Amino acid sequence: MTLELKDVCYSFVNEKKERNQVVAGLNLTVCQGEFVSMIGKSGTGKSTILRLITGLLHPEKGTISVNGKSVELGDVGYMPQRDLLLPWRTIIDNIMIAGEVQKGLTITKEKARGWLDRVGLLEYENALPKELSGGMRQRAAFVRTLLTGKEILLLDEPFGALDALTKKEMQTWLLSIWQELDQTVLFITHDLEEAVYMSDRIVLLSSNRSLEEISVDLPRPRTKEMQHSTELVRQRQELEKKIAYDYG
Ligand SMILES: Nc1ncnc2c1ncn2[C@@H]1O[C@H](COP(=O)(O)OP(=O)(O)OP(=O)(O)O)[C@@H](O)[C@H]1O
Repeated sequence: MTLELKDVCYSFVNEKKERNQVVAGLNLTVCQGEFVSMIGKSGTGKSTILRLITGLLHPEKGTISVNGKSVELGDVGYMPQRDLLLPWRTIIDNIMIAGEVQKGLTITKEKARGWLDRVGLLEYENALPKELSGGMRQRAAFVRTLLTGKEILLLDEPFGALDALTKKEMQTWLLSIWQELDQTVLFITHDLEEAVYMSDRIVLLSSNRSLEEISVDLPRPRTKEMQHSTELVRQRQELEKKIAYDYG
């Protein structure tokens, strides 16, 4: 599935009717099976772009399409910044929720348990979210997004709140699943090393609403060792220099 944004514009309007143009003439294509990261300082519109793609917000101009068809609410899988697991539901009931709300989607308990097993959470199937660590909750939230069965996944800083070590484990884990399922991923992060390690391409958003695309020059599959490679560090430094203008 290929995701295409053409000349997309979006503004928020406050109570005083002042417009804040957050997205201005955005053009972006994410091809089938590609892993693309969006980076940029806070407020450059990354989360807004994801919400436009989900159909939760509507562009005031331009088009957003999946395989050439205008995108509609429910067409893509979306994992927001906070895990948003329902606190009163067990982990298994949380991850099976798409089967209750999505027309025509059946998620068997067997399938859900199989995924919990794969992410090391099977023994927590009947636990409540509060009984899990941050990393475990993120894994559960990710499985819930996967079980929606969507081929395009939008992930908004999924590892932002995790400690460095857990984060690195989760990165390798996500890459292995992405490789296996051949999904199209648009990923937001503030972590430049993470962006290089995970992505085929990085989209850098600037405060002036312009966009620069950078190809990542690391072979696939990415290995754990690459997380510390000189090549990764070199590419991270190049990115840092590029965004220094916007941060400076
Ligand atoms: N619901 C809203 N109402 C009004 N303004 C909003 C709303 N959501 C976002 N904004 C504004 O839109 C701009 C972009 O916000 P957005 O959350 O998309 O940025 P971001 O790049 O994802 O930031 P961060 O990296 O901090 O998550 C900001 O100026 C923000 O204040």
